Amino acid sequence: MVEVQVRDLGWRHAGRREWALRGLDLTIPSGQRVLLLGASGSGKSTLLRALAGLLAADSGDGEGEALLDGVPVARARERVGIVFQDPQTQLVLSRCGDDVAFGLENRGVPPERIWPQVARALRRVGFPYHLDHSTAALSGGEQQRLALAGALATDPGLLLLDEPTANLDPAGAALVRTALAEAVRADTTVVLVEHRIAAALPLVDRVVALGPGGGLLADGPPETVFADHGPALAAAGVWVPGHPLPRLPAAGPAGAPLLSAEKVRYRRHGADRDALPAVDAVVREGEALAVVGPNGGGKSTLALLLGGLIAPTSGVLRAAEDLAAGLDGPPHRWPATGLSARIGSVFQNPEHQFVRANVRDELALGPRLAGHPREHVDATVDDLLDRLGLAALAAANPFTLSGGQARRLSVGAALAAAPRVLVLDEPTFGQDRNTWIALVQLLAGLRDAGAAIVAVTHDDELLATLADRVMSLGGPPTGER
Ligand SMILES: Nc1ncnc2c1ncn2[C@@H]1O[C@H](COP(=O)(O)OP(=O)(O)OP(=O)(O)O)[C@@H](O)[C@H]1O
Ligand SMILES: Nc1ncnc2c1ncn2[C@@H]1O[C@H](COP(=O)(O)OP(=O)(O)OP(=O)(O)O)[C@@H](O)[C@H]1O
Repeated sequence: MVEVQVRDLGWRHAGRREWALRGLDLTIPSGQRVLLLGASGSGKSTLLRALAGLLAADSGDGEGEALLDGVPVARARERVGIVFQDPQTQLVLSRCGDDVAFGLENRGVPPERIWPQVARALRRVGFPYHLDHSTAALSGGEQQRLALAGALATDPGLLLLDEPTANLDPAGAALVRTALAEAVRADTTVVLVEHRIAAALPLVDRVVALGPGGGLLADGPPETVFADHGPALAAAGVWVPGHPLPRLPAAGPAGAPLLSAEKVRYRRHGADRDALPAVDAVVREGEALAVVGPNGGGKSTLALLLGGLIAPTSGVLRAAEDLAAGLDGPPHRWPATGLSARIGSVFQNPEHQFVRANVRDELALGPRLAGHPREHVDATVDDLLDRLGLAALAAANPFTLSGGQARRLSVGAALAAAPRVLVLDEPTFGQDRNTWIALVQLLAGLRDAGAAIVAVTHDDELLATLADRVMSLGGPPTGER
């Protein structure tokens, strides 16, 4: 039971000229379920952090107030459960069970009630491992399930979910929806951020959309908000139901193989099972290959192998002679500059690959290292800033970007050096409709110019729009608990 009151709320992150939120007024009655929409960078995550009392005074300028049942949020934090857009940032303890128990211990729940509640929360999200399993040994989707279990376990009065299904396989996404529909108490107030709204709409009573400038663009029941504000929402980048995506021209026939994996298998040192069981894969010129499958199935591991970033435990990965062009051995033996000029990689977690202090330098790094002339580097970077909607953020620190902005930067940085192979782990994560279209058109253009694209994805629209071939990896381990 929590009523949320937001009064004239404003927030400007330190180092930014623009306000992420400004003049926001919003009352959410106790038990209401709100779907929070808005373009990438419109302030959705900032608002969730404000409601969780997590915007520290020294990290920006604030205006107005946010109250939970009349109490300033900073004094009501124990009533809030939050799942961040990047769940890795909220897993704090080394064992999965302890991590879920942490919030209960903080709230003074008696020990005899803690472990049954932990076990129930883990079951609700379909978590496949034992309580002792290491939090450092989880795939992205497994991390997301664990973070959600941590939030559900405390039975919060206000539940804040930032794209909780974006990294989940369809079974995991369905479990989350069931948890919202059935397992969360009827009087729990919920604010849910999702870009893909079709599956979320039946779960919510109200839709609130943030607009440019940090205020409200639309607010109302799901049945009327799209009818009343459809064109304005679509123009702002919201995925409005029934607005078809532009069709891409059909791809030409695939060309010669650039990478061939034969029975590549990967097992971490000391692990008792393979992260990737032996698989064959061929990556061809002018073709977009999508890699799909359940959480923990080995997709990110395959991406790291194809990207030459780890060596297979057994099996071989061969590069075509003209791709290797003067470099010896398999890709994981190539020097870093030679590798990134030939095979560009985007990790599941974009922060893991940022190495420069601002967005412009991050985009310029690859083409500079590849020895491209300065004018060419500048022109490439300007074009990417523009196409990826990052021009206004050219001087920003990559680590301060919103989830969707960071994802676009990581894709831009990987393709700036014009590699012939691009291996992308969840390239469309966190994108609004407009930025999604820009990103997919950019990738399709590269594919049509002869590049090979490998995309690990849970995004059905990406499969339907870009994939020329689909590779499905098997299931994660089950039955450990
Ligand atoms: N720590 C930070 N420091 C500086 N600026 C920030 C910080 N966090 C977010 N911003 C900026 O504030 C704005 C709003 O970001 P926020 O993460 O709230 O957007 P969002 O709507 O959740 O976006 P997305 O859909 O891409 O995740 C963006 O322009 C972002 O770059
Ligand atoms: N750092 C790690 N240490 C140990 N095991 C790991 C690590 N990262 C992943 N794993 C395990 O390796 C297996 C494959 O993980 P991977 O990340 O490749 O799966 P995925 O198909 O990409 O999953 P998701 O869809 O959830 O991102 C999983 O069982 C996972 O738990």
